[in-house]
Amino acid sequence: MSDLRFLSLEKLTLSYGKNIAVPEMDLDIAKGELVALLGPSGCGKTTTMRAIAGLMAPSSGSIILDNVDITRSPANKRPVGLVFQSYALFPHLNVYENVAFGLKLMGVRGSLLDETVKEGLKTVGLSTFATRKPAELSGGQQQRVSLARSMVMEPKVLLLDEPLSNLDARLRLEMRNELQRVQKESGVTMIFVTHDQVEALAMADRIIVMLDGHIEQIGTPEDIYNRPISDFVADFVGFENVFSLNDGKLKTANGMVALSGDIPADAKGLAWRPAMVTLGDGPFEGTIRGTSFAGGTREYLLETSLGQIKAECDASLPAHAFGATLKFDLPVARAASLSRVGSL
Ligand SMILES: Nc1ncnc2c1ncn2[C@@H]1O[C@H](COP(=O)(O)OP(=O)(O)OP(=O)(O)O)[C@@H](O)[C@H]1O
Repeated sequence: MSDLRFLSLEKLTLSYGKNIAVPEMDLDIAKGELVALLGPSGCGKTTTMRAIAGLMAPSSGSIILDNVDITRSPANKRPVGLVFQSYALFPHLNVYENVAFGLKLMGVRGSLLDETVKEGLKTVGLSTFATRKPAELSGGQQQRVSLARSMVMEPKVLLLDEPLSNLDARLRLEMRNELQRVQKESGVTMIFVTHDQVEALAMADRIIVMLDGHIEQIGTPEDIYNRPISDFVADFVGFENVFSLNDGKLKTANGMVALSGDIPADAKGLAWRPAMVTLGDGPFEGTIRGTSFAGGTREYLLETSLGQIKAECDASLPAHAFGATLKFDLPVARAASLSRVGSL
């Protein structure tokens, strides 16, 4: 075993009756990694987590954790923790008792129990909240209790299913940092599910992008953000102008269009973020059909012979009027080169 294959899914197939939700997934997760499972609704994120947690039996394949085959181990015998989006705290128990609950079930008693619970509360910054009931806590604090409750069990892997989705925007940012801090300080291997690319990019060491039950791309946030390999990933992470290539030409709504610049030989498509489109100059022309101001930038929706193009420029530049015509370019040198297209 190497620490790079601390958790391995080997040809894991997960089905609901006759419907295969995840076919033959292979995945290796390293010890101490913070990994995001990212993808749209229905792509199989929760199903994968449930299988790792032991809440559903795979139809075939194996799950290996720290050199032990846990494929058929019952959920309560797996060294795997689970934090849900609904915090699932016991309302009648206070914070201390909620965190102590699982430890007590394991037979931990006395000063060891007390020290472990206090340490868990300290880890998530809730030492002074021990005697409060869940109803007397904010959503973020309840999520921290839920995290502490899992962490004190010292799981080898901690799974978090949409951990931040019930929190408002400000708390979500706070909890992002908090989760990252707890993960880095404890070194526990964590996998969290999200459909929010910003959250995945901000928190994860590595992102697994899923689509229709399979892994579309695995990479660091930088890889995924800057070097999406497919039209689906490009679109998902904000490349709003995505095109297939045919014979080195862009396939557009109005036929094939040649671009100047060297297109990589193996590229099957090209994609540009709005900010990568050159505005005010270039061989193409578009009519402004929408503008939106986003603080530092202003985005234009252009109707063009290539179809709709989204372009962005510095908001400090004078605004162009709705209906005005603008020249633009799609510079090949700035585009992300896609090695797979067809999923959009
Ligand atoms: N209990 C179930 N019975 C039958 N099919 C299911 C069941 N749960 C999920 N599925 C199907 O399995 C596939 C994967 O679902 P899953 O819940 O894993 O997706 P997800 O990526 O977690 O989505 P979401 O972000 O909406 O939670 C979907 O096609 C879904 O319809």
